[in-house]
Amino acid sequence: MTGTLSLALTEWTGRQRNRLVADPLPPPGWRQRGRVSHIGDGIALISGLENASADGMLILPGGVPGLVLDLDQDRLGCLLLGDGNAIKAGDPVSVAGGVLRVPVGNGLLGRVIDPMGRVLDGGPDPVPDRMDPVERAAPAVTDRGTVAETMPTGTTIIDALYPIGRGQRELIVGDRATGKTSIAVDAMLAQARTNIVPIYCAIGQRASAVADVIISLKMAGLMERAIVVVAAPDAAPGLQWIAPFAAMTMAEFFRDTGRHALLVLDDLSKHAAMHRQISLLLQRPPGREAFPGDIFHLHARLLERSAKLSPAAGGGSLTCLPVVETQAGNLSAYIPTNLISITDGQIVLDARQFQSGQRPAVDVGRSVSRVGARTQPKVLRQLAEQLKLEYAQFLELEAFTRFGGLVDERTRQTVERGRRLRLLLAQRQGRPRSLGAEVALLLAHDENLTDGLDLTAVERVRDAIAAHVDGTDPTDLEALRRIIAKAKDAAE
Ligand SMILES: Nc1ncnc2c1ncn2[C@@H]1O[C@H](COP(=O)(O)OP(=O)(O)OP(=O)(O)O)[C@@H](O)[C@H]1O
Repeated sequence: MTGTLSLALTEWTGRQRNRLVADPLPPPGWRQRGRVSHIGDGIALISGLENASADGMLILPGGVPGLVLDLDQDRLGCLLLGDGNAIKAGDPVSVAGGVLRVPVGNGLLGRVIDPMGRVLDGGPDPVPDRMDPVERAAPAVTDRGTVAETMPTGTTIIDALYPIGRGQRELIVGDRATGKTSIAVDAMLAQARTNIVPIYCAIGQRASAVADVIISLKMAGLMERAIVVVAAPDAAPGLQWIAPFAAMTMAEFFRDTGRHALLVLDDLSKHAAMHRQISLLLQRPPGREAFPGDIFHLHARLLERSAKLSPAAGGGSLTCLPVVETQAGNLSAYIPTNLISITDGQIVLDARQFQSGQRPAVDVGRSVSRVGARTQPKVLRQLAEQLKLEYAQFLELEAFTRFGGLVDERTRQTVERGRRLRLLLAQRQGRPRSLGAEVALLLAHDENLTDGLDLTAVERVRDAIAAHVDGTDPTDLEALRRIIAKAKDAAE
């Protein structure tokens, strides 16, 4: 382990300090060294160690760090945070003391690292500002401020219907390959226009998928002020387990220094599965869907750390977009329901819409943003006010008219207008829109400016508007109308 990456094992958390103060000193003769009694699957069971504490650090042969997860009377359960292949039963183990810490600071910007802060991009070791504990308490209620500033995602349907504020936790949920990562990555790319630091945490994701995210960040010129934390599927289970906590600690540095961070956790289903695997290996009793009972608490205490701080506490913010995968659209499975109840809203992606080519495939009926509405820019709010209802009515009517038969003129017009709206809201991945472009598209819909165009021409107008608006003042509706008219002339 290099200097910058080594664990800072000398300090104690408040919890351990309290324990130390509350407990009598260990009697003389307590054994400082134990032995590995069982090892495998990233877990070690240790016997004979008497002075270890929960969440404390151990050192195993070869300098492999271990995190104590279980304290039993006659054994400890420890998670390996490195390669344990060379370790065997009977090997000695010692208490390192302190808790697990990871590097944080500006030196991490622009880097691809593992959850312990070890470089994965071939560059020199990052120079951190300090080492912070992976497990930290969420900000106290008195230190929290109101979520009052917008955090644009660049995805029009989200910014219009489910606006997200700085400090909010918004879940992205959907079946496999329904565009979850694309929405989260676009939200990071949209920060090219803000001062928010994007942090992407990949948990058990394919290397090619992570490479795509890094390329997108580089192409948007954002990589030098972003951090990518990767726990690969073949990394030690312990690294995948600590990944979201480590990334949260790295993001908190920006929140606590009065700045703003956006953390994407991709994804917590894989993290939950890893927690289940580790818990079963540690012989903890399984509960619903074989997950241990503490999974809710684990994710709640993680996501509670995402917050907007009060001006007195520096005014920084940490917005979090956790991603979770569903099976067959089942939102009531254990992990998705848990996360839905922990977060401040969810963007639900619909597999059927995605397959029919409607992208992003946001399910308008089941998505919600509970705290972001008040942060929505006024100009967008005015145009989006009736949009959700109108879109939902259109989807219902469209399904009805699909069966054929006669429809009255008013229904026909509603369906026609809805089809245009759907096209205006459609968006290719990797092209987050500016606020001006989003306002222009909603304005075009609101004032029926695409009437008379066939649907393919509407798509051309949409792309021309999005391309030409950048930089235009979003509140200058006259200027936006002129751009729309030009785009329309070109499309005809
Ligand atoms: N708006 C979009 N326009 C066009 N293609 C898209 C869009 N969003 C996603 N895709 C494509 O759909 C595929 C799946 O997208 P993505 O990886 O974001 O989904 P996911 O739900 O995160 O997948 P997984 O469950 O595998 O993590 C990718 O090939 C991506 O390029």
